[in-house]
Amino acid sequence: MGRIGVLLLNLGGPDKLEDVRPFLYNLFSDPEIIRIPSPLFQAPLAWLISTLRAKKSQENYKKIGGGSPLRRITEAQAQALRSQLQQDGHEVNVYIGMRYWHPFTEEAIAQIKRDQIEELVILPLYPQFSISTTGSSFRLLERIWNADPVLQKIKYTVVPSWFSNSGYLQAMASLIEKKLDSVKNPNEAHIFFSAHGVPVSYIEEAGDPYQKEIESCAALIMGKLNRSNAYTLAYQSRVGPVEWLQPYTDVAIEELAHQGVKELVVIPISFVSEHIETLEEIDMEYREIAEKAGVETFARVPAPDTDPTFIKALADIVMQALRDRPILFTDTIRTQNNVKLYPQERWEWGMTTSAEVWNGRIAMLGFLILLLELWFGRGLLHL
Ligand SMILES: C=CC1=C(C)c2cc3[nH]c(cc4nc(cc5[nH]c(cc1n2)c(C)c5CCC(=O)O)C(CCC(=O)O)=C4C)c(C)c3C=C
Ligand SMILES: [Fe+2]
Ligand SMILES: [Fe+2]
Repeated sequence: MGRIGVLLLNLGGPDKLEDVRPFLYNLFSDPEIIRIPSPLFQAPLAWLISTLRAKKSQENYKKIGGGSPLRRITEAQAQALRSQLQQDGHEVNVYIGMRYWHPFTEEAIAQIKRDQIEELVILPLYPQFSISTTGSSFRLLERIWNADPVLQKIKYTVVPSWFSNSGYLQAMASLIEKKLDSVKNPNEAHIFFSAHGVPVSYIEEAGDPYQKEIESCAALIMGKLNRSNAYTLAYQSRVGPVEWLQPYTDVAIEELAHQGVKELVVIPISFVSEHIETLEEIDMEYREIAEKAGVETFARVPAPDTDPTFIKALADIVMQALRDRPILFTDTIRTQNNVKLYPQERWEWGMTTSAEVWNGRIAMLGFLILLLELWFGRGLLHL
C-alpha cells in the first residue's frame, strides 16, 4: 500500500461569536441546505437569512461558552483515530475537512496534496447519510476532484454511511446503559432518541435515505442495548417555514410527560460530537420543556466524542474501506454492498427534482416574506 490518508468530513462550527454570521452565510449559501431555482439568488438569500438569524444563533453560542466545541472535539477524534490505527500497525495521516468553517475541506485537500497521499479513505463523521450533510460534502469534493488532475491520481474511496457498524452500535449501547443505570428506575425510564431533522421534501421528493437510516439506527442500538424499555424517536432543530420530519422533539417530550413518563434518557443520534444542538438545545431548551411538563429526571447520554470503543469502530471502518472495492463519488447513490439505495432516477448530483422546483417556489415566497420581516420586525418566521 502507498502513503495512506483518512479525510474526516464534518460540518464545522463558529469558534467565536464573530464567526457566527459568516459561518451561517456559508451554510445558507449551500444549495444542499436551501434549494432555489436560480443560483443567482443563492448569495442574496444566504446573506439575508444569515443576517436575520445571526443574533439568535449568537445568543445560543454565548450560552455554551461563546463558540462551538466542534473543531476541538473533531481534532481530538482525528488524533485518537491516528493513534488507534498506529497501535494496530498502520501508519495513516488523518485530515479534517469542514464544510462551512475552519479547517475547510479545501485546506485539507491542499495538505493531502502536499503530503503526496496515494490512498485516501473519505469518512464523514455523520453515521447516517443525508443529502444535506454527507451528500453536500461529497458534492463539494467531487467538484474539487474534477478540477484537479493531481487529485485524480489518488486512489480514493468514500464511506457513504456507517450507522450499522457493530462497534459504533456497541459504543452507543454502552453509553446509554451507563446513563440508564444512573436514574432512579432504570427499568421504567423512557429511552428518547433525538435526531437532527431535515425538511420532509428531502425524503419524499429527493429520495434522501436519511429517515430510513435514522430509524434503522435507533432500532439497531435498541437491539444491542437489549433492555425492554419503551423508546421514542423524534427530530429536533427545525429551521424555516417548511415542514420538517416529525414528531418534533419538543412536542414528543410534552406528549410523553402527559402520558405520565417521569424519567427520560435522551440520546442524540445523528451526530457523534457534542455541539450546539446537544449542549444548548437538548441540555437547556428541551430540559426546560420536559421539567415544566412534569418530567422528574432528564438524563442526557453524552455524544461518543473520543470514547475508545467508538474510536476503535472508526478505525475498523477505515480498514474495511481500504480492503473493499473503492466507492467513488459517482457511486454514492449506492450502498457498500451495491444495493441501490439512493435511486439514480430520483436523485443525482445536480439533478433538478420536483423538490428543488418546489423549494424554489417556497424560497422565492420566503424571500419576499423575509424582506417584510426585515422591515416590520421579527417573529414571523421560525428563524
Ligand atoms: C446529521 C446532522 C445534521 C443534519 C441532518 C443537518 C441538517 C440541516 N441543518 C440546517 C441548519 C443549521 N444547522 C446548523 C448547525 C449544525 N447542524 C449540524 C448537524 C446537522 N444539520 C451541526 C453538527 C451543526 C453545528 C453545530 C455547532 O456546534 O456549531 C445551524 C447553525 C446553528 C444555529 O443557528 O442553530 C443551522 C442554521 C438545515 C437547514 C438542515 C437541513 C436542510
Ligand atoms: Fe444543521
Ligand atoms: Fe438549533
